[in-house]
Amino acid sequence: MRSQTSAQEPDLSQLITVAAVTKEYRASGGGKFRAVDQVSLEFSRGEVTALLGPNGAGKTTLLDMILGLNTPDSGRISIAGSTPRTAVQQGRVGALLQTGGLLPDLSVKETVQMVAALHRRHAPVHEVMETAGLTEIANRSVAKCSGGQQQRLKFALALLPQPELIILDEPTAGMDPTARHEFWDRMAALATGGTTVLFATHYLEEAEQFARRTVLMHQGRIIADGPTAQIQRQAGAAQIKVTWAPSAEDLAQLPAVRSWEVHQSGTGETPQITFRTDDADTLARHLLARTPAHGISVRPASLEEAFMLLTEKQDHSAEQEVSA
Ligand SMILES: Nc1ncnc2c1ncn2[C@@H]1O[C@H](COP(=O)(O)OP(=O)(O)OP(=O)(O)O)[C@@H](O)[C@H]1O
Repeated sequence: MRSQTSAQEPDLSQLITVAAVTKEYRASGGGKFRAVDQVSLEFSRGEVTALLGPNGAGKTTLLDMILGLNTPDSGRISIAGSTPRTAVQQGRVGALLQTGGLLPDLSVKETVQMVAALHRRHAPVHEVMETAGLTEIANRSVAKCSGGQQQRLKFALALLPQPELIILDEPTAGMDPTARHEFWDRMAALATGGTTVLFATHYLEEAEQFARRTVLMHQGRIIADGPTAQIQRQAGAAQIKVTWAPSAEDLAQLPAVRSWEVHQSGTGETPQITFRTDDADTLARHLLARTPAHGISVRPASLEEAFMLLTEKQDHSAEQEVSA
């Protein structure tokens, strides 16, 4: 995991440095709730990173702090050696956020022109409209745009300052699969041109297809960070289903099993067993070669299961650290 835990001089080879950042909110019961917990991350120039995590993981809170919209309670964030606010004012950062409305009565083009007028320097309006795929709907009123078209419009606004860093919070929300695909094609072209991209998503597929690096967040903490393919292997949880009636001794000898569930369909029938494993290859090989188990099927874990597995590992190692 790339991390930095001590306060140091800014490292200018890194575009973004997040050092031991914590953010708490007031909980409804009166206490405090830690939405981001001691997060340390560094992002290099030109890197494309997916910030992946379930609802409430703290992704938006972290992105908002990187954008200077929210201030950490402790820790430090810098963008190219400046504070987030300064970097945003300098036009180094563009953002497409979940929040932030558009004016419904303006047309698509009028919206881009209006926001362009707010920037001291900006990309040509027709260019960002083309990049965001808005040329065809330039005269449509914002009120008549679909959710996906509005996202594209917000994307165009984010591109106006010609930022070196672009931050996207669930950018494809409300888009159908075709629009999603087109959106990522456009983003890939930007990244190829050297723009640093950091995006939050719930979708493992988006991380897999687009980001070289994935940061997995859960309950305010970073639980995995690395090349996306490696994270997937690390989260390589799977379920293996077989028909088999093992003895307790058979079960004790199985490798890489985390848990199992027996499904007895009828009296006298061989039961079906579902195993949860984090090494499906090893377990499947053992079941086929050394046991009479048959009718084997392997299903990759859902994203939630992968999260659970990684979280359990994290909790387990934390417990070991405490007891050591
Ligand atoms: N202004 C706020 N006041 C109180 N609690 C908040 C506030 N903003 C966020 N939270 C809480 O902090 C936690 C993290 O929220 P955050 O929006 O950062 O997560 P997220 O990973 O972006 O979730 P989602 O994927 O649903 O957008 C959640 O439990 C949320 O309810």
